[in-house]
Parts: sequence; structure tokens; C-alpha cells
Amino acid sequence: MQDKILDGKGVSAKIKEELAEEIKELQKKNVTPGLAVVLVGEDPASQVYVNMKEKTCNALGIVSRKHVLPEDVSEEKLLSMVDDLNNDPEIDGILVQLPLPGHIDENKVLDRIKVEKDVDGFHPESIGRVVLAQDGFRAATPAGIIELLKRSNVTLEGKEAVVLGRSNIVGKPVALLLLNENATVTVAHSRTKDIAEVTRRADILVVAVGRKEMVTADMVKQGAVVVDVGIHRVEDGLKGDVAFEEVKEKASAITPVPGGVGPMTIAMLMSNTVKSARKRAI
Ligand SMILES: NC(=O)C1=CN([C@@H]2O[C@H](COP(=O)(O)OP(=O)(O)OC[C@H]3O[C@@H](n4cnc5c(N)ncnc54)[C@H](OP(=O)(O)O)[C@@H]3O)[C@@H](O)[C@H]2O)C=CC1
Ligand SMILES: Nc1nc(=O)c2c([nH]1)NC[C@@H]1CN(c3ccc(C(=O)N[C@@H](CCC(=O)O)C(=O)O)cc3)C=[N+]21
Repeated sequence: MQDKILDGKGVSAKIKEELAEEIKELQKKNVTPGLAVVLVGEDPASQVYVNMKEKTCNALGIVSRKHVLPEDVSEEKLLSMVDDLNNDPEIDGILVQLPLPGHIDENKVLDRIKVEKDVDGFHPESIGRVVLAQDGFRAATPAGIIELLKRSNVTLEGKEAVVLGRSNIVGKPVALLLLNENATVTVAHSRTKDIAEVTRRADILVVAVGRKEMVTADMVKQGAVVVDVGIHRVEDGLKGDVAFEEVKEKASAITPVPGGVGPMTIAMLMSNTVKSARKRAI
């Protein structure tokens, strides 16, 4: 079937190669894809992600524009920046890095992004389109998970999929995408009664709980495919939401952290930006 370690880094590199080719074709039509990234405040983790996105844009030939606003910026100012980017013909995609400071209404900001430039896929209309299985932008992390599974020849149709976590940016949308791929989907969360009993049913287990190494071998069915979305910075590197060493002995395939879902997220963000720019080339 597939290698045991699902190689998000390798698959994302392949996707980026494909995108670089397409960007060359777009440039022949005088279209250079443009991504605007808005960062509020100085959260170190957010800075790392934003810099990674910028670097990837540069490597592929996407113009990246970074806008850094102070932590105490008013909601009004942020919204007016979104308006400017919505009206900027050179910008195909707008990403407002989350989380935002507490005094800013996240939903209000995400709602303001023009749906045609919503490369993050967080706008309510983009999410509605996932529910209805209509064309539109898919959130990068959920889309990256499906793309990685497909390109690793993991069959989804008819499988028991369990998603642990129900956030708006990962758990809920990945559950919908798995449903659209004809998996039978269960979503578990902090109020689920017997988590291990539910996760042990999974042929495909997607874990996005934000708790370091919470999923242990006893919670996983022999032969399951395990996708670890979690990112935790520890002294000697990064850890996931899954206890990788013990779970890998039981799984038929598993994503590592780092090198699994993370790089796929960036690749899908780039892919959404190119998809948006393509509309300008017609
Ligand atoms: N690799 C990547 O590209 C990305 C990685 N991440 C990482 O993925 C992880 C999850 O992120 P995100 O979805 O934003 O996290 P959130 O904190 O928004 O959501 C966590 C979810 O897990 C549930 N949960 C928390 N604790 C438990 C528990 N003990 N038992 C069962 N369910 C629980 C919560 O339930 P409830 O709803 O009931 O509170 C919630 O639905 C984080 O580590 C984050 O850093 C995030 C985005 C992208
Ligand atoms: N508007 C918005 N969109 C996002 O997509 C978004 C966001 N806000 N806020 C934060 C989360 C987190 N996220 C990640 C992206 C890449 C890696 C990634 O590339 N990780 C590497 C390791 C990188 C490292 O060394 O830190 C890996 O797992 O191999 C991880 C996490 C996107 N997010």
C-alpha cells in the first residue's frame, strides 16, 4: 500500500514543484500570484509561521506582502487594512494570522475578507461551500490532510474515520472533507464520554486536540492510519498530539511531527493562492 511514515515534507515538495511550473505559465500571461499576510502582535510562534510562508512564496515566485500591526491595533484599523487588500488588484490571497489579540473579534475580521481572496478558507461562505461540497477555498490544514492521504494511496471511501477535536480551523472542516470523500465520520471532543472506545473504532484517526502526546497506543486500532495535526514546542524539538513512538508500532501508517501535516498546510495555502490567481489569467 504505502510507506508507514506518511511523508508530508516530500509530498509538499512535489506539490510546490507542480505549483512553480504553473506559476511560470501564469507569468507568461503577465500574472504573478500575490499573497498578503497580516500579522498582529509579536507572538514568536506566529512570527515563525509567517516567515515560513514568506520564504515559500519567494521560492515559488509568488509575491508575498507582509503587514505587521502592533498588538494594540484597533479592530477598525485591521478591518480597514483588510478592505485595502480586498481592493488591491495585485493581491490574490489574504491571510490574517490567527490567533488575534482578545480585543479583536476574529469572526468579524474573517468575514470581511473577500471570499474570492479567502485562501485560508475561514470565511463563512467558504465553509458553507465545504458543507455543500461546492467548489471554493478549502482551509489549508484540512485540505493538506486529505491531499497527503490521497497521494499516499490511502483509501477513504467506506472507512471509519474518527476526528479527535472540533475546532473551526481543523477538526470540523476535516470531518466534512472526510465525509465528502465518503468516509463514515465520527467527531470526538472534550465532552465525549469514552474517548478511547471511540478512537479505537477508527480506520483513519485524525488527531487535532492540542494536547501533547495525548493519543497513546491503547487508543488506536491495529492497522489504523493515524494523522497527527498537533504541534508542541519542547526543548529538543517538536512533538505532536500523538505518542509517535508507541503508536507507530500499531498503525499501518502515521504522520510524523515535524514533517507531516505542517508542510502540507503551507503547500495548500500556496495552492489556494495560485488557484485564485488563475482566475485573473483568463
Ligand atoms: N500542522 C498544522 O498545520 C496545524 C497545527 N495545529 C495544531 O493542532 C492542534 C489543534 O489545533 P486547533 O484545532 O486549533 O485546537 P483548538 O484548541 O482550537 O481545539 C482543540 C479541540 O480538541 C478538543 N479537546 C481538547 N482537549 C481534549 C481532550 N482532553 N479530550 C478530547 N478532546 C479534547 C477540544 O474540545 P472542545 O471543543 O470540547 O473544547 C477542541 O475541539 C494544536 O496543537 C495546534 O497547534 C493547528 C493548525 C494547523
Ligand atoms: N490564518 C491562519 N492560517 C493558518 O494556516 C494558521 C494560522 N492562522 N495560525 C497558526 C496555524 C498553525 N499553522 C501551521 C503551519 C505550518 C506548520 C509547519 O510547517 N510545521 C512544520 C514545522 C515548522 C517548525 O519547525 O516550527 C512541520 O510540522 O514539519 C505548522 C503549523 C498554520 N496556522
